[in-house]
Amino acid sequence: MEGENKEYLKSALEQWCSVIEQNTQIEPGYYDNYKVKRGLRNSDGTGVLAGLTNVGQVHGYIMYEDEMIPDDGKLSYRGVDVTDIVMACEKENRFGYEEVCYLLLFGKLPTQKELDDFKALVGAMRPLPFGFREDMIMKTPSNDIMNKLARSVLSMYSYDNNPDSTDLYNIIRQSILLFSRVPTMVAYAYQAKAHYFDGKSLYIHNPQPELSMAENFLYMIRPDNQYTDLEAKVLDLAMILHAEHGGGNNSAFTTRVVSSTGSDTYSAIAAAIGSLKGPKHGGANRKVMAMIEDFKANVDDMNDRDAVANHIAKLLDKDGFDHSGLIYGMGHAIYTKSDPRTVQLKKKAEELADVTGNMKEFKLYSLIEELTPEIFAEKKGKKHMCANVDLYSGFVYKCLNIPPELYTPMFAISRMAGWCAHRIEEVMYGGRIIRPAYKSVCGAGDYVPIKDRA
Ligand SMILES: CC(=O)SCCNC(=O)CCNC(=O)[C@H](O)C(C)(C)COP(=O)(O)OP(=O)(O)OC[C@H]1O[C@@H](n2cnc3c(N)ncnc32)[C@H](O)[C@@H]1OP(=O)(O)O
Ligand SMILES: O=C([O-])CC(=O)C(=O)O
Repeated sequence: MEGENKEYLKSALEQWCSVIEQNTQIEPGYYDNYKVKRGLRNSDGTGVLAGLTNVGQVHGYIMYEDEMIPDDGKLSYRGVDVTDIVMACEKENRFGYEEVCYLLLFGKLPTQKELDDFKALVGAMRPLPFGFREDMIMKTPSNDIMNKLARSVLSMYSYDNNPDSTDLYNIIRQSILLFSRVPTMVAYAYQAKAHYFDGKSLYIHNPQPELSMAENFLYMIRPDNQYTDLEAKVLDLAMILHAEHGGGNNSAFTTRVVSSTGSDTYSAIAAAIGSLKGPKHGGANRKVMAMIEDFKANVDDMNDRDAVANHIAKLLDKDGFDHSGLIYGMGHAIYTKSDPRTVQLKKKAEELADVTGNMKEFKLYSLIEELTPEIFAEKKGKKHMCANVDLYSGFVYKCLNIPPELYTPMFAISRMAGWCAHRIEEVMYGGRIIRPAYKSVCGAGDYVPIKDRA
């Protein structure tokens, strides 16, 4: 902001902070008194039932006689277990993300012909409309690619001849445009950031229609367009695993909240991108990497159990790193014993660590995964806590030489499929504007004439 370092502005802001703190408090005890379901969570930690979905299923526990029994995590897309999809792609040595997009969007697995036609269509639509790259990305670059992506998605509205219609035909058309063009936008936003903020040379590569999503993305972000088949297959695996996570995760729910008002596709998806950016959601993958650097800087031997345990304890006490008290990459709203995506990514992370000489760092991640639940239980009481998808994803990207500023955007590219499927479902079957209640605790106040105010 112009003049934001001026002393008078700083002191006004500090004063306004204390005015807010004095005048807007909510008594913490009220939450219990009024039985508020904070974070839309029931008292046992399960989520408040807010809707029905056919898109994805996330399983982390069994309810038995009103008790939550921890269970191994399972994730399915339209009823198909994601682990089966991953294993099939691995066995047949092929890419799977486009197949997953088709499954999520249309509700069925494609035949070979349907898949080939879908891939050809998505590939052909990758280039951005004339002038979009220059006007919407290069002229207004951002140091944060999620921010640039949200703005780019909103800008798609101005390039659309029929942006507001919520009929199925129109939303599918817009969804396909998003699948095709969001990776292109992210690649250009990254190149603009690298050039304008980091002083690197500017590389603008045209998207390649015949490549898979994963290959095309690596092609577009690398100066020399080069990538190995292993790199592209690992990226494809990560994209499959990040494609969808039920209706209640914060970004899918955000998509549904905005969609329930009758608003347009670009508004709903830009809002979801803003949600995913947060460090308690998709932004955790980048935070994990920063947290790992903090471990390396403060722990003499990163594979020494006691030293790592001490540092975890310090971070849980809000003593160090970002003082949030969180161990990023750990904990989940549904999973208790395991996150099935982490199981897959961890296997890949170990393989990559071996070939890239990063085994010592991989062991640090494993120690954090193993020790955090015990230390958390000692400090705060027993809680089922496992590593979530964000613990190993950044490490996998690091081994693929993908820079940290692209970790959360990679998540957004992958999750586009889930968000679009949830938007379609909300518009077709949701039926009502999403509008929960807030109990007002502000009490009554008199309007005091300005001359009589203290
Ligand atoms: C793709 C994804 O979004 S996966 C999640 C990525 N996010 C992270 O990795 C950030 C770290 N993890 C977390 O913040 C949480 O575990 C979440 C947001 C993922 C789930 O949150 P919730 O469901 O609210 O947590 P839950 O109810 O299980 O936790 C209750 C308590 O445990 C604490 N807790 C949960 N996870 C952690 C953690 N990783 N580190 C420290 N404390 C934690 C909560 O802060 C809360 O404490 P409080 O009662 O003192 O306020
Ligand atoms: O389900 C959640 O709350 C968060 C999550 O793991 C995801 O969206 O992938």
